Amino acid sequence: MSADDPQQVPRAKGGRAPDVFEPGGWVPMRSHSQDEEVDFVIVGTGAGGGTLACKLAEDGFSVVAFDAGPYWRPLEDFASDEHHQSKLYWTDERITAGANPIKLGANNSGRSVGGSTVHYAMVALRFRPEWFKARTRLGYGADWPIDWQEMWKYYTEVEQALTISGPINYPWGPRRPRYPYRAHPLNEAAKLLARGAEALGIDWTETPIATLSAPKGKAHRCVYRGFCVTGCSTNAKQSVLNTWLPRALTAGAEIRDLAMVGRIEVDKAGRATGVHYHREGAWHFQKARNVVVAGYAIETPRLLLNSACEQFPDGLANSSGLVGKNLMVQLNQAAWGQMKEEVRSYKAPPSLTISEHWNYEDRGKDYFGGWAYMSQGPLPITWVKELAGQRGLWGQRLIDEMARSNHNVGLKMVGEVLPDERNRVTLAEETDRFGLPIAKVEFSYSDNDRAMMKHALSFMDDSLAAVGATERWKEWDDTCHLNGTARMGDDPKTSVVNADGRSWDIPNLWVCDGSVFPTVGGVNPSLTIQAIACRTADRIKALSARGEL
Ligand SMILES: Cc1cc2nc3c(=O)[nH]c(=O)nc-3n(C[C@H](O)[C@H](O)[C@H](O)COP(=O)(O)OP(=O)(O)OC[C@H]3O[C@@H](n4cnc5c(N)ncnc54)[C@H](O)[C@@H]3O)c2cc1C
Repeated sequence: MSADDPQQVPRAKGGRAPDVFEPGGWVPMRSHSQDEEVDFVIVGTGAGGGTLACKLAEDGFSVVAFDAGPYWRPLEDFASDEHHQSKLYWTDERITAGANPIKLGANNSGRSVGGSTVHYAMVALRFRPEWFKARTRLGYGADWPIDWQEMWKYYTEVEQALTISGPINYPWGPRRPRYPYRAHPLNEAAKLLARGAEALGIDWTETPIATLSAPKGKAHRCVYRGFCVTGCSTNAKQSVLNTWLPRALTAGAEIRDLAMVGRIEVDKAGRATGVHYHREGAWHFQKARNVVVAGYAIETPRLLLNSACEQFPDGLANSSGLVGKNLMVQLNQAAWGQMKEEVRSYKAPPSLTISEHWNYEDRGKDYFGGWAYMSQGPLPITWVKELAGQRGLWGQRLIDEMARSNHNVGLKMVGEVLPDERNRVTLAEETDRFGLPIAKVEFSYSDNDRAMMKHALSFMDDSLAAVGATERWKEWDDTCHLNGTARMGDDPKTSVVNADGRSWDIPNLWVCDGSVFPTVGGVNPSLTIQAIACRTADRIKALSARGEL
């Protein structure tokens, strides 16, 4: 794995797909020699890395973005088959530990150009403003080094770029500009959430969602097949793959797919010089003036820790000792029931209505933090696994339950878990096929998490009861959306990077993904990750203009 490795050959074209679909046509990809010291190498092309690659390239920087996963062409490569589409998930071995080891794979991280957004559920929500100062304003967690007013501007930029379909007036939080596209029509599952919320006297609305409710360029509107979380094969889904990345290529960025970065090189002066990556059976080295890590909340700390060297024996950017610590999941518990009439909840995107009531209402809680809940639409394999795994159904009972699954209705929460240093990512002794130590992921619920779960499950169950659902049951054990293992802050002693995502220890090493979250809030994170990436790009441009890069 050295820069002098005789096997390294500059590639004429990066990736299996040297060009990529975009609504307006096909764009050729530029390629860079490995000996060219590019301005930015970015590790990971998901919500954080893909967005940043686009913005930096549009600002005129030379960019090579690496991803361990393939560059899919959804129209050709995706099938309406849950099993087949598991090719989108990061399923390499990891060790999970703690009192409540978390399930990894489908529900947590992707391995594709476009990252986890290729199979995400497209829910596009802004943080509650107070969460950016959670410690000062709400008394828990940590303050972010960024203000909500600044983030509001970047949220708007992302909503426009993703052509979010959403309601005319969003009921919670400060006013926001109108969503670019109208909301989608509601399916039966979404209407049942709405009826239940009204019966309980709280607000609901159409979920702002990143799939097209009307055509955009050559892209068709959503056709409501419901295969969103297995990768949308029609390109109606607005993922990083078909929004930011075509723009990135147009602006001259190179995406090098199927390339696993194993180590960041640092010189004697303590500056990053590039990355070692494995591609087509050999290790190669790409020179860079700056390195950005954007590999998701597990792979980001893993890479920083695996890059330990003489100058930084505890891993890169780790003088605070916080790399890998404060891992936050989100609570993803659900309430289910049976309706007399058919619901067919899998028709259309899974979450078409939402209530953020308990994100904005602090009264009546015996815990800190917020949660939202949404309508659900599990596909058959996901549903059969829930019934077998969570309810222990098997044999004829399982067959009978599946036979009436068209009557099933469910509500799922996205709930805020507080940062806790004991929840963390470290390196295991075991290694992967590249010889790299794998990640060990430890997680345990706190009393605060359990109190929130209890409240949310009881409230969602009441909502189902209010619409006449019978045979109701609660799914107690599910988590989603990992964040927080390289937190941003104002103080090098208590954070890994500053507000710009720049590491305190190595000035040309940056982090730009969900790892930088100091707290996680009660909404799905991808809009915030992309907004932070847009802000990071603006800050880099400003720093560069002042000669401070
Ligand atoms: C099933 C599912 C549904 C979801 N639904 C929603 C939703 O509705 N709304 C929402 O806001 N969020 C949702 N999310 C979460 C959202 O997708 C993630 O929070 C977000 O994509 C994380 O962004 P990221 O940049 O941190 O990482 P990712 O988007 O996961 O990107 C990381 C990329 O880095 C690559 N990588 C990692 N390590 C290396 C390495 N060493 N070398 C090369 N490449 C590397 C990976 O292959 C991956 O492609 C969902 C996630 C899943 C899994």
